[in-house]
Amino acid sequence: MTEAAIAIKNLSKTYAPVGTAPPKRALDDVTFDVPRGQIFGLLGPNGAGKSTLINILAGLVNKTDGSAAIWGFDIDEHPRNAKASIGIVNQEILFDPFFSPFETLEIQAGLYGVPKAKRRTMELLRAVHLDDKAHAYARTLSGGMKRRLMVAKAMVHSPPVLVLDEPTAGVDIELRQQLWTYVRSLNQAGVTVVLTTHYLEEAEELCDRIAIINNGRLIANEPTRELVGKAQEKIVAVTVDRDVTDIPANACFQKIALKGTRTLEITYKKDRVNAGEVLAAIQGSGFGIVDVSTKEPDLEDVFLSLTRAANA
Ligand SMILES: Nc1ncnc2c1ncn2[C@@H]1O[C@H](COP(=O)(O)OP(=O)(O)OP(=O)(O)O)[C@@H](O)[C@H]1O
Repeated sequence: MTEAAIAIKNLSKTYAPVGTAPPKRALDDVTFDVPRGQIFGLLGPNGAGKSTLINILAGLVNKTDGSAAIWGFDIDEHPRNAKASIGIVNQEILFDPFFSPFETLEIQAGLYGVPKAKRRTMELLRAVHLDDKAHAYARTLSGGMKRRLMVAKAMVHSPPVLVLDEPTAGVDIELRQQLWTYVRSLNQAGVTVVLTTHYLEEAEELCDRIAIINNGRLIANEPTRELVGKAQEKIVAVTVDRDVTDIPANACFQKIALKGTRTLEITYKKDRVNAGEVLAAIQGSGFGIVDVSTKEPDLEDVFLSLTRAANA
């Protein structure tokens, strides 16, 4: 079996009490693997523990319990090799505003001990569309440019694993697309990518596999398609041939709501009934059907139902 890109086992973190606040169990016995070669989504509501997990991998936060290995290197036993195997783009934008993007990458390469002959500074700047800004002060870059510079900075030592913590927060749609195109090309070139994002649509589109953390606990870890396939509720919107004064009821409807005067929005459980039965029930109530549209469940539906169930 190929070794995982990242192997996390029984990982826990309890933050010490701050002032009068009690200790915080930010990660609670989390175990999962990130397979090599994948784009892996680490999702969860605010405060779920994603950044804590990433910061443990980065060596910025000390775990309380459990173990983590990056590219086969345990972070305690082989911290240098583990660190050399991962590039991390944090939520905060961190670099010296007086250095140019070119200098920023050169300094970072120096920190990682990348010999001059092996540096890829201009290649990286071209990849993130910053080659024309190579010698401008970093402080003159726009927010989106700074974020792309952070990605290039994380890649100077050519790590096999790249972790992106909310890389597109506050980045406009076009730049987001450019960033994802670059991330995809890195992945195609063999880099394993782990990303956290609040844009579930992007996660659904990009990620091969998704893990969901809620309140420090792992509540899902599956291939994206299987996870989305778990959504049991479907919605069908039916426009009928006259104004609805009495909303029809039927055992096969999970929920029914009137939108406007003639459109009924029916939620049903796809494992119990099918759309044909729902439509027959509407016709059975004496309505003619003028138009029908259905909405496929997406990652957002699954995410909400899983996190709600975990919180219940
Ligand atoms: N240094 C710290 N001391 C005490 N508690 C902390 C510390 N850092 C984080 N926490 C708490 O640990 C929990 C997990 O935080 P974390 O930042 O890992 O969540 P997150 O999933 O990354 O959230 P977000 O999506 O908002 O970035 C939160 O309740 C947070 O308040």
